[in-house]
Amino acid sequence: MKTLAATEMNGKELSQTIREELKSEVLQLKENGIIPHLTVIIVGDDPASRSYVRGKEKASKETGISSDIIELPSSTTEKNLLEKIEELNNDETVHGILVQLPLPDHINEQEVIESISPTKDVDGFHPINVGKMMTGNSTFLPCTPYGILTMLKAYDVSIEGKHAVIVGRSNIVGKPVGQLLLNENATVTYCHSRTKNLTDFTKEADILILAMGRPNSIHGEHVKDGAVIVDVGINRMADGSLTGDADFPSVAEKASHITPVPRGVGPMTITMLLKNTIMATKGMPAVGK
Ligand SMILES: Nc1nc(=O)c2c([nH]1)NC[C@@H]1CN(c3ccc(C(=O)N[C@@H](CCC(=O)O)C(=O)O)cc3)C=[N+]21
Repeated sequence: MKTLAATEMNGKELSQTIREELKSEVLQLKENGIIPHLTVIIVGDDPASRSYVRGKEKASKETGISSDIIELPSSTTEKNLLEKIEELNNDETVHGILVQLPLPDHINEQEVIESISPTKDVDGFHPINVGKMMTGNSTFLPCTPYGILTMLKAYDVSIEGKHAVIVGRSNIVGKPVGQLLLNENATVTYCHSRTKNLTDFTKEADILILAMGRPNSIHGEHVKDGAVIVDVGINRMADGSLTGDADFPSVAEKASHITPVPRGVGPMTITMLLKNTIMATKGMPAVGK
């Protein structure tokens, strides 16, 4: 039997360690009479979205963060949603606001993101916070990219000078994770659905970030020996199981490090949301500074 060459980067375990630290930060805040509070808004009844939102609520509770979920019907108008957000922006007891994406087609997602106060934008999606991230200034970092960076650092993966190849260019994962790796002095290549000869690029990656949402599509023969593989794909299969964008067994034989799905990037995303919520409670970062 072949042994697994790669170190598995276990986001679930690492999350437990970080969440213990966050718990004590929350306790300190509570000793000073401050209760961190996250409000999550979900529009419509997509089962996957509902399940993610429940995960966020459970994790908040376990960390001592108070949270509530505002459930709006899919028929909610954009105006209605914007009014709700305005209320939360003005509510001093609410420190973090997260609007679960995707939103129904009749609602302009960008308008909604821009209506959230940048000081409560724990997703890090507001253009002010995106801009600060781009210029390398301190801000709320988007949770999935921040989780990936935290995981790489925890497992002592060196980033400086490495060739990071990102497959997928969404605003919430691909683009920002490339930017964060660039900020850490990686050389970054973005690939996407129009990239020609994709595997010519994946084979060159020292750090390969898979965020295209195509189950088991990258195989061992498509990656370099010793590469670090971060699998952001969360693909629900017909039998109900979750699988990543990498064909785990064949990729793990060549990689030096790899994240599993589930228990890899997913739990880290939630952990960073908790961290951002605590940061929002502490009143950092100052906007415009
Ligand atoms: N405004 C907004 N912010 C988000 O951060 C956001 C969003 N919208 N929309 C949807 C995506 C998806 N997402 C996940 C978070 C955790 C897991 C996670 O914990 N997954 C577990 C498995 C969970 C299961 O079994 O279903 C794991 O990978 O081990 C997955 C997916 C956050 N998102």
